[in-house]
Amino acid sequence: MVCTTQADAELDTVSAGYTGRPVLHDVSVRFPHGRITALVGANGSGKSTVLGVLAGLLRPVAGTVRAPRRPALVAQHTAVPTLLPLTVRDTVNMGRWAARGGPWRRLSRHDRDVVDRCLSLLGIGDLATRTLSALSGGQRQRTLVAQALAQESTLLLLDEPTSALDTSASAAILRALGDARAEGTTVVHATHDLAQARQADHCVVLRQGTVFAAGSPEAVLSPDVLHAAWGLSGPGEAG
Ligand SMILES: Nc1ncnc2c1ncn2[C@@H]1O[C@H](COP(=O)(O)OP(=O)(O)OP(=O)(O)O)[C@@H](O)[C@H]1O
Repeated sequence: MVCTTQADAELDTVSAGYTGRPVLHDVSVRFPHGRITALVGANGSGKSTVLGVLAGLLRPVAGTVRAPRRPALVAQHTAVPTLLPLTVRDTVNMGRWAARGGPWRRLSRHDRDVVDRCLSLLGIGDLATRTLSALSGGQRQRTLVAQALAQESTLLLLDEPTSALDTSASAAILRALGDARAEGTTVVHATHDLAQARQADHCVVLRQGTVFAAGSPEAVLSPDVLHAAWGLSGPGEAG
């Protein structure tokens, strides 16, 4: 992966997938620096795969990825094991370890301040001593977002971060993403919530592993595009 700073994250003619299952086909797309991009598309269209490629977890079989080093990724909450005997604070502390490149140094005063701020931003300060296994799905999800924010990465990737959350928890996460953007972080989140996607600065619509549309939410989330992107008809044919 090539490291760039103060630049858009970008996939350039990327093809990627899993053993025996190609998913992304020749995908070229930009994620504007310091902006929030919503990634939308039907189930299986490739949103998580795009995030995995941007995060450096999936190596493309072709093409180039340009993204900052050490992006922070919040996976779908169902993908996270809860049997580890970690507290909420331990989990968010791990975000600081990631930021510092390893767990071998004691957390500094600054690290602890960052962790406290992230716990507070997500409204989970009172849960700090609870273990992950004793949390609801939504509380766990907020913890994982707090962990990602604690990394202070310049690229924040989130896979359906509000899917299990009530309205106020969703609002807390969206506020936190807005704060991250205000600090210059590039945010990319996959979502099925079109109202949330409309609040983003930029929107990318995937269809069957290709970029179907990209641009401002107003331009991209038109009824025609949505109709076509969900496979009901081809571009320009929906009506
Ligand atoms: N680990 C894996 N191994 C093999 N195939 C996978 C794996 N993960 C996903 N796939 C397949 O890759 C394709 C794209 O999946 P992906 O998770 O990227 O889609 P998505 O748009 O995020 O879907 P959803 O909205 O359901 O979360 C699907 O056909 C899926 O079955």
